[in-house]
Amino acid sequence: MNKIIELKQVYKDYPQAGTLQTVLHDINLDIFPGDFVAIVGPSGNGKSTLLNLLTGIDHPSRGDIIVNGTHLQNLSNKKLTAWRGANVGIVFQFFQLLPTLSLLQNIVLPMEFLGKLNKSQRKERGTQLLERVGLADEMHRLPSHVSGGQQQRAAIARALANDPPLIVADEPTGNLDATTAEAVFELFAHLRDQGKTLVMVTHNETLANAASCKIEIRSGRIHADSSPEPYF
Ligand SMILES: Nc1ncnc2c1ncn2[C@@H]1O[C@H](COP(=O)(O)OP(=O)(O)OP(=O)(O)O)[C@@H](O)[C@H]1O
Repeated sequence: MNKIIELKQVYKDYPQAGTLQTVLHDINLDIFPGDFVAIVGPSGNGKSTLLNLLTGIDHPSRGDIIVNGTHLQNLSNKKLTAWRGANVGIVFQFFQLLPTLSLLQNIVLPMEFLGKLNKSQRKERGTQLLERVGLADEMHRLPSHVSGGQQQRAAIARALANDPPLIVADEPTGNLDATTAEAVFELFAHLRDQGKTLVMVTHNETLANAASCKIEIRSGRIHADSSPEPYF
């Protein structure tokens, strides 16, 4: 089966205190379409760095990263931004919705950047996505006027705006209480059932165990014997 994410001998160094610190060492990783991968491990061990590399937000110091058939190292920053908009939906711990825009306007924005739908199509799709995550009644509210769980559901709708095959989430339930976290996680599981590939950093052991595969990062290395298998 074709891989949706392939990392080959990936290293990441950061300058720290006048030297280069290697925070990811020789990462080799294959993720298949439909996988639901949880990335776990202690704080400061390289999980977010790994996510940032496979979304092209950051660049590896060495090694190859191929996502959905594209070698990310071949793209300029401008092309990477456009590529990301079409191929990856990103969900953050602190939601990162634009505070002056309504939930619906937040969801419509990535569609505007992609430029494939006209205004009424964007509005219709945004409305449908917000309905899908249970926010039909809140769509015209500002992020600050809804709860954290509702903001995160809106952020998931935003990640789906351009129908990307891959959803990447960095501790998406880290700022939510246990019940709300479970509801948000259910939403991710549902997306996996619809054929999306999900890669999620989480500190929540229960949620990680519910993913189809768990990868543990320790001291910048893949620790456990936990290579993802094709889901379907
Ligand atoms: N832009 C940067 N410049 C320098 N060092 C960085 C940078 N980003 C991350 N680091 C360092 O890289 C290491 C790994 O950080 P990373 O954020 O990937 O860890 P993490 O496992 O996601 O941690 P947490 O669970 O606390 O979010 C840390 O030592 C961190 O200080």
